[in-house]
Amino acid sequence: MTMDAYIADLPKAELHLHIEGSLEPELMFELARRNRVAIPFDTVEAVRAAYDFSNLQDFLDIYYAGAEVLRTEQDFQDLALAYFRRAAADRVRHAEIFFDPQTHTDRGIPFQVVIEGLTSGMAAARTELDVSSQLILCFLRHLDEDAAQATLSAAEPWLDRIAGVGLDSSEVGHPPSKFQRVFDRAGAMGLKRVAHAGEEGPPAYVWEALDLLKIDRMDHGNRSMEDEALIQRLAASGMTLTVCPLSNLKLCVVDDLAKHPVPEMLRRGLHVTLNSDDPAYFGGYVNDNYRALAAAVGLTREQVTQLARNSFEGAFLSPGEKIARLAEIDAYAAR
Ligand SMILES: Nc1ncnc2[nH]cnc12
Ligand SMILES: [Zn+2]
Repeated sequence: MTMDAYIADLPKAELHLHIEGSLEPELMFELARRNRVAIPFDTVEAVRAAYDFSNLQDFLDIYYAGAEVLRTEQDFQDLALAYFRRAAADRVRHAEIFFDPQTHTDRGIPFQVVIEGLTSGMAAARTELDVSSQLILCFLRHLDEDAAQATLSAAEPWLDRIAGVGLDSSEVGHPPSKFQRVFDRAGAMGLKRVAHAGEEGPPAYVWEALDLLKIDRMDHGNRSMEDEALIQRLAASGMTLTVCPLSNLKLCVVDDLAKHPVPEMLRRGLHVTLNSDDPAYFGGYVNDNYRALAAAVGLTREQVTQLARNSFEGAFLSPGEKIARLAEIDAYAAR
């Protein structure tokens, strides 16, 4: 069996996926028509041609503009279900999806509309596709601490539908320390904590995410590899890293996939997982990330299997659910 064929049906979890980043141009046009929202493009091809980024901020500007078409509960449900259908085709068995409530509430869409729509899509994924999922509420780090606190308060009536909080958007200039108090509060509410760190920001931001935000999992973490003590800390603590190879390439975090840090991370004993981040914008879903990285750096079948195992080990699943999903991998690898 070829590596691509092996990856295609390998059971896996996706742990770093921004649901707004799964908005394909076709659905963007459909929602624009349905909601009578003007978009600054004439064709789906023109949208895709605009997805040429030289850094994170370049991408974020166009990504927040794209989210303008999302207005109703039905829109959020359609968005989520479209992602889960595509993920199920990549043999994703479980997904932990980020959403950015401030992107929507700041333009007048009630928190309730967003969460009801997304959780309807998640319920349909469970019954129609046998894909389980959880929701992670991300604070936009370019906004201030008070706005994050208000967002956490808005989420309080729906805490039973939210597994954790995260931190995303423009990293440099917005260190984790800015959000220490709101992460403390989220922890006291029983929520898991994750944060984007070391995507563009320095290793000092990764230390802050660990020591000040007390994260349970780290998103990206690429620049941790510049700091030997940090590598040792991450390895010794068994921290899961949700790494996104095609995102890193599109946002110029790496200039060549062949130089991606995943092989070195694995060699150093880090618990790496592969994920798509914003698949509609970066040209690939999770299996595209596995395939592209495997081809570029020459991953072995054992390494690919390890990456999939790490995705279930690092998920916010119960021990019983992890055992069941890991057994699916073992059965698949032994065929
Ligand atoms: N890769 C990323 N980094 C930071 N914020 C994001 N929001 C969506 N994708 C992101
Ligand atoms: Zn991300």
